[in-house]
Order: sequence, then structure tokens, then C-alpha cells
Amino acid sequence: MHAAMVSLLSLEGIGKSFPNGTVALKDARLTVHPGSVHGLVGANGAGKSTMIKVIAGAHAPTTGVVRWKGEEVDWRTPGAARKAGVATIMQHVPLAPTLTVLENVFLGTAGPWRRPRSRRAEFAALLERVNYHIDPDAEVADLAIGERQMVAILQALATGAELVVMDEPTASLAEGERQVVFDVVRRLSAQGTAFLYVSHFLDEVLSLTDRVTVLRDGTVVDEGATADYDEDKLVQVIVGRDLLAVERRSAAPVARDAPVLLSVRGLSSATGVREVSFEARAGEVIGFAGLLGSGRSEILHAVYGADSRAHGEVRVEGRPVRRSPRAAVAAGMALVPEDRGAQGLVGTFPIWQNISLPHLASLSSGRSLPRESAEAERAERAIADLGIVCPGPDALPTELSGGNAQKVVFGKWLYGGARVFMLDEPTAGVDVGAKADILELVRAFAAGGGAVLVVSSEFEEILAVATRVLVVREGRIVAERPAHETSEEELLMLANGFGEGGDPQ
Ligand SMILES: Nc1ncnc2c1ncn2[C@@H]1O[C@H](COP(=O)(O)OP(=O)(O)OP(=O)(O)O)[C@@H](O)[C@H]1O
Repeated sequence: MHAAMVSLLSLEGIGKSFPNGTVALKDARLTVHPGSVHGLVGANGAGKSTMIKVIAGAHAPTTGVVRWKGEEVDWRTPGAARKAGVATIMQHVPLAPTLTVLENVFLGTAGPWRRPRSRRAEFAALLERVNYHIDPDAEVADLAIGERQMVAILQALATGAELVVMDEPTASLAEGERQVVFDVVRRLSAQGTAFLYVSHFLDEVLSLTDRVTVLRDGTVVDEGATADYDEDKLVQVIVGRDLLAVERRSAAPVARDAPVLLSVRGLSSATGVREVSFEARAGEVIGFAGLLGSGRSEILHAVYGADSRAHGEVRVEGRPVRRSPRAAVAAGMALVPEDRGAQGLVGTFPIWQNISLPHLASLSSGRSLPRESAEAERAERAIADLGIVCPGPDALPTELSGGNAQKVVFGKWLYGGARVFMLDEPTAGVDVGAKADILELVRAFAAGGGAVLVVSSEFEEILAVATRVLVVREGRIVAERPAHETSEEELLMLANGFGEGGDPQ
């Protein structure tokens, strides 16, 4: 059906090399038709973001041609692409945190002639169009990550884009919020807007897209109608081999006499954590299951001391820990935050130094950071264990793909000597192969005598890795289940405030 149409966007023979010699794209092609939803998939480092940046006018391709509605174009700036009708929503949404939702949505479009009243009407019409509700006067800094994602989508739509490029729009969104994004995509594509949809969630790609393009090592290895694929076939072309799906290991609860590593009593915070108490024993992986905004991440931050206004008692191996990240690290705790871009890595330090940072801090080794063989070894091990795609331990985080940078953050703490490991969305943005590897490392960390707290929007993932699940709702722990005795359905019910009998709790 699409073959006869003029394509909206096409890339032909696109190559992109970076100054450090990395060839991110080789003879890549892509065709997006008007009103269609096109999936773009590939492992971490396959070249998806690079392709998106070429489309968005942020990277000039080294070779090849970009056509927009059949005409050759040479977008040298994001502004030029935007003006033509391409809106790009990148992984790390650059919203203005101190402005309101309304101000952000019209940031790129508002001229001095627009009066506040007409903007409000336009905003209301936009919400109507996407069937979503958000307070226009809320400050973006106060929004959860999922709500920010929706603001970015609204911002893209406000520019009147004909093609919306989305780089992992649902990473770290809970099921309900994902549905909101899907509904928006479906509604708008039916109205004629085309989407280029990049995601590591293959079920999303299969259910949402019309066609799919698969990148591997910078080259298009497959392209076709989504209806011709199933998950196994897609995984096979992405990784170039068969891969067992993330299998659920009904992990048995750990022995009652295993030593208590972490004990939390009556923890409350201004961020909404309310009277949280629990213990974590050596060998335990505790999953925190909750919806977006339930306070699941805030609990981790409060335990870690990142939230100085939190009060309550936190002990590691029986010793009280002062409420500060520095004290937490010294006590043997590590937190891998959800917002890794902002909190995770030092961009000017090579990978090996980033991985050694917590370790060096704990040794308080002064100012100079010599590359000792132990550090080089640790970095090599992290690169191998986590499958980090990079030229070597001397590469800078800014030279890495998003997913590979996340693996570096993970490695930084995994090899930092912590006993209590807190992970906020450990596999967000990570490809199918690496996801299984990371969950395996979490299990190994616990089996080695550590305790792990995991927050994940994917209940399936929690069940795959946890020994015990704590359900979080409105900042409280409302239920506890051994992982092998519960199900995704039950956790979803509990997280939504329904007990087994179906009564709101
Ligand atoms: N600025 C840069 N300088 C050097 N190399 C880079 C740069 N940006 C990306 N690369 C490299 O180009 C390759 C493709 O990266 P890209 O970000 O396009 O991957 P991706 O498919 O988007 O991965 P992910 O799923 O992890 O986001 C990787 O090997 C990456 O390390």
C-alpha cells in the first residue's frame, strides 16, 4: 500500500564517522511513509541515536542523502529540521526545569504576539487531541520522569510536526503511562502524523509499528512489515543469534538466619516517603513494585541519604548511618540512580576512571588519579561482563551510546566494593542481550553475600530477579510477597490499591 506513495523521509547510503575513528553508520537506509509508525531497533551502540541525530539535523552525515517528501535536503541544524516538520524527542529530555508545563510546551513556538489566554486554549486543545491531562501551571522540576516525557511529546506536537522521532519514549515508564504514550502515537498516526519509534521494548515495537528497520553495527540488517515479525525473530536479527528470553527464576527466599545487612525504621521524607520500615538480609534481592509517582524511587533516595530532609533510622550491619550520600558510601551502600545522565558519570574522565571513582573515594586517595593495574583490570572486567561497546577503557562517556554509558554507571558501583546495592531502573535503555546480563550480575552480587534493592517499572523484571517484593503506594509499603508466590497481575492490583479481594486498601 505504501509503495506507491511518496515517502515522507528517506535516507540513502548514510555513513557517519566520528573524529575518534568510530564508524557509527555505514551505508544505512530508511524510508518512513506519511502517517505510518516506523520502528527502529538494534542493540546498544548499533547506531540508532546517530541515525536519529542525522534526521534531526544534529549530526551531518559523512556520506549519503537525506530526502524529505522526495526532495534532497541538507539540514545543518536542529532548527532547520524542526522548521521542515521533524520534531525529535531525545532520550534525555532537555526541558527547562524552572518553567511551567505550559511555558515548556510552547518554548519553541511562542512569539511575543501570543497572549497567555490563547496559549491556554491551544494547550487545552492539545491535551484534548492526545487525550491526556496535566496541570499547565505545574513546574517541570516537580514532575515525575513520565510526566516530563509527556511534556516533551506535547512540545513536539505544538510545533505542528509531520514526523515525530521518539528515542525510547517509554524507558522507565510504568505500564499505565506507557499506554498513554501508545494511545498518543495511535491517535496521531491515524490523524496523519508519522512516527519514528526507537525502543528496546520489542513488544511495544511489535504492537505499535507498521514497519521496522533493524540496525546492527551501523548497518541495516533487516527491514520489513512488522506483521512479518515475532519477538523471537526480532531478537534474532537484533543480536545476530538466538537468545533466551529473560527467564523467571523463582528465587527462593533467603534463610531467616542470614545476617541483616540493611535495616530501615520509620523512614519519612518531604518527598512523600511515609513511615517505611524493612530489612534486607545478605543474599536478598528486594524488588520495589509501584506505579510512577508511588514513591518507589524516593524510598531509595531517602535510604541512601540523598534526601537530606528525610528522617528515620537506617543501619548497615547494625551501625546507624548518617543521612548523607557520603556516609552511605562509606557504610557500604551504592545507588545507581534512574537519571543517569545527570547523576552518573563524569564526562571528562575516561571509562576506567569513572568505574574507579567510588573505589578511589572510599580510599580517599588524594587528588591525582593514577591508572593502577587494578583499576585497568576492573575496567576491562566491567567492559567484558557488561558487554560495553567502546574502543577501550580510555574512551570518554560522551563517545558512548546511551545504553553503553548506562552500563558504565552500573559497573562503577558494581565493582566499587558496596554491600548494599540500590538500583533504580537498572535496565532502562539497555538492550535485550545486556538486560539478561545485568540481571545475572544482580543475582551474582546477592549470591556473593550482598543485598540488593531494585526499583523497576517492569514487574516482570522484578519477578525475574527479586527474592522478595515490597509493594509501594503513596510512599508506603502496602504489601509484601515472596517473589515465587506472586504474579505480575497480583502486583499490579496491589500497586493500584486493590487487595486480593478487590477492595481498595
Ligand atoms: N560523539 C561520539 N564520538 C565518538 N563515538 C560516538 C559518538 N556518539 C556515538 N558514538 C559511537 O557510535 C556508535 C553508535 O552509537 P549510537 O549512540 O548511535 O548507538 P544506539 O544504537 O543509539 O545505542 P543505545 O541503544 O545504547 O542508545 C557507538 O559505538 C558509539 O560509541
